[in-house]
Amino acid sequence: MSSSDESDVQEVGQDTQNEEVEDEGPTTFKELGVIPLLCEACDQLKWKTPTAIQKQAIPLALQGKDVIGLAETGSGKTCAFALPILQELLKNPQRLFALILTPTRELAAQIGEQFKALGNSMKVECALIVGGMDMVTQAITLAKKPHVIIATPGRLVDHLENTKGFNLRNLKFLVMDEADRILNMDFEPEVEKIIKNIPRDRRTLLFSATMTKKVEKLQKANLCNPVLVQASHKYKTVDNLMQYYLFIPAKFKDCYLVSVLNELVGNSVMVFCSTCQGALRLVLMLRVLGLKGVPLHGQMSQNKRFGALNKFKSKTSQILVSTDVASRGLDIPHVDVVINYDIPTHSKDYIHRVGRTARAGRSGKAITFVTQYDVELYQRIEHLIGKKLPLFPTEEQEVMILNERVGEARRQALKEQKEIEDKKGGRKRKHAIDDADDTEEALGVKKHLGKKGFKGGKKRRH
Ligand SMILES: Nc1ncnc2c1ncn2[C@@H]1O[C@H](COP(=O)(O)OP(=O)(O)OP(=O)(O)O)[C@@H](O)[C@H]1O
Repeated sequence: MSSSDESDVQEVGQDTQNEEVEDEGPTTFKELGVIPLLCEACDQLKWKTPTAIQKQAIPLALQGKDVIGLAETGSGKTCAFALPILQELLKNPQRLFALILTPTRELAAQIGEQFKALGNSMKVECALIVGGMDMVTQAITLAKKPHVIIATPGRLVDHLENTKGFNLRNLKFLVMDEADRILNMDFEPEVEKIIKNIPRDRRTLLFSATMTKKVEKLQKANLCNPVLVQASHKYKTVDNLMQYYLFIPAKFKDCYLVSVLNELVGNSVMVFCSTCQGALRLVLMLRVLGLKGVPLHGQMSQNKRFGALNKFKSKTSQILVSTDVASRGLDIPHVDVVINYDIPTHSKDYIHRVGRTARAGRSGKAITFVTQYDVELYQRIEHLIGKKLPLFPTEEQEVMILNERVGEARRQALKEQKEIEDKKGGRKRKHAIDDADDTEEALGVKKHLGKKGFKGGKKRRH
């Protein structure tokens, strides 16, 4: 979706009100109208002051308004919708009270954790209804009628259509987190079905760091006199994020990646690729070179996806190589650096990807590889974020010294990738990729590590 194909979000519906936000001094959650029980929960999470988006959105949601919340990555949007929902739930206890739609399974799990943390003392029951997990187990969970459902759209529709006795006819709250993504064409049929299956008389909250400006798309969410709150200038990346680009010939991308990662040893790094195969190839190549990473992409089984993410979260692995499945919403505070190995095709994805670092006031760094083929896409990104980025400093001669070694590792990785796929033979290629994801043993990588371990380079702290 290019920025040019959209009208302005502030034009949404004649009745949309626009709350321009000034972040005015310290306010407490209590001053926002949050009840003591939930203020205590915030206190336990060490949240002393509400963030700008929380200051704006929480009172409006508590007044019963539909809200469109637009605020930069890592600014606490989850709490901005979770607190009003929990407070209303406490006031009017009811099963199947709220539905949170998110585009990815990992994000759903993370939101579930935040609901549990905030609603711990009120014993809120949450259910995670996401693809890649057992339908029957989920049906049993739904039969117990949880208070809050956090779902990916496809799997929820599956249950609405096939799980006997399950319906959302009394739902009170609908949230679309990463709303522009949910309202995107990819989820169109699912969202249509969901909207048809929930009451018109409900409250709707849309949140994202980037919002669709298309009136028709927003109308799909069926909002009622929504108030738009913007806690920062549109599409602003956070101030404490240092952003760079690196202009390099496409054929030396791997070489530069290895060089940059060597400099970053000791940091937690997310590397973004455009394809599942690409992500796997990079992980295999990096492992040959002694740089241990885990992949995360849509062709892995859900258990392996969660497994890879947990390894990265627990710092067992310091490099996560992923597709855009990890670009939105994931809150991993210790991410120091984001590398766009492949430039994002949709410029808004840039904002979400680099937003995986420099969260909640921390600092971070983002480096975007730009090849001779990516110049136009890169210019669109600069236009969207409204600034020109500096060049990431590298020593070309030093990088090129790695070329031969990296080329050998790349060949080895491609061979292993092919071997894995061939070995699986009759099985679908998709599963072959899945099986290969994060099991070092299966890859025969350890032997390469032993023989040709390749680490070192200067340490650059961030
Ligand atoms: N009031 C607060 N004070 C301090 N930290 C907070 C506060 N509210 C939320 N946080 C923390 O900020 C981090 C980011 O929050 P969250 O994941 O909700 O961001 P987000 O705005 O949804 O980001 P994204 O656009 O990337 O999805 C989390 O670790 C959360 O615990």
